[in-house]
Amino acid sequence: MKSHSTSESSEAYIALGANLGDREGTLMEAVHRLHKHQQITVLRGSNLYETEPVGYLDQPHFLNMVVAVNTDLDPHALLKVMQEIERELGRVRHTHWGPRTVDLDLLWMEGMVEDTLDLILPHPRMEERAFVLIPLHDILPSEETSGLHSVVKTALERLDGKEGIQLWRTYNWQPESVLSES
Ligand SMILES: Nc1ncnc2c1ncn2[C@@H]1O[C@H](COP(=O)(O)OP(=O)(O)OP(=O)(O)O)[C@@H](O)[C@H]1O
Ligand SMILES: Nc1nc2c(c(=O)[nH]1)N=C(CO)CN2
Repeated sequence: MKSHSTSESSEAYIALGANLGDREGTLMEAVHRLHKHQQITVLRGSNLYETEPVGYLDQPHFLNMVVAVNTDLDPHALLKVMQEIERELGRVRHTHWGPRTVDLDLLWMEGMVEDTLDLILPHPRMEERAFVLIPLHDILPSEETSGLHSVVKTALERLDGKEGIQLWRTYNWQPESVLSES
């Protein structure tokens, strides 16, 4: 049983990206590890998209996805868990915005605004990245509860289009199947 109760917990959105090795396997393992954490429940997972690299162009295509989680961790503690998962999965990265085994970015967390050296929330580059907005849009709740809907909708309208973003695999998060494997 997870220890957190819904009254104290917050919803958060995490973007995942990988462009080295077994990209799909690594993303699935990262989602699995988030969900296995005692204080994190993965609620929803987006489809997987194959995306052209943004920023540093001379690198392989990425697979990108976004998950929604529920957690009673504070944002800094959640980021630490995410960075631990990156390390465990052997993140290799030599170039800023360059290739990596797996990258986890904390996009947004209910009611949280942060501007510290190690954490900025909402994620400062989220609104300009189609590889984040398109999977994020997949898993927004159908009703606007938080303001995130309008941020994502406005940002998607501002984008030039969905070039460079291809649906790679439809994905339906099944927590039971993950739990029964562990
Ligand atoms: N919302 C956030 N999510 C993840 N990391 C963040 C966030 N805000 C600040 N950081 C800090 O950013 C630092 C660099 O992160 P990282 O190496 O993943 O950057 P990057 O993936 O190369 O680029 P980008 O930040 O543009 O995605 C991390 O050490 C982390 O402390
Ligand atoms: N398509 C794509 N491009 C990127 C990505 C990413 O996840 N997908 N991550 C980056 C640094 O966070 C830089 N560029």
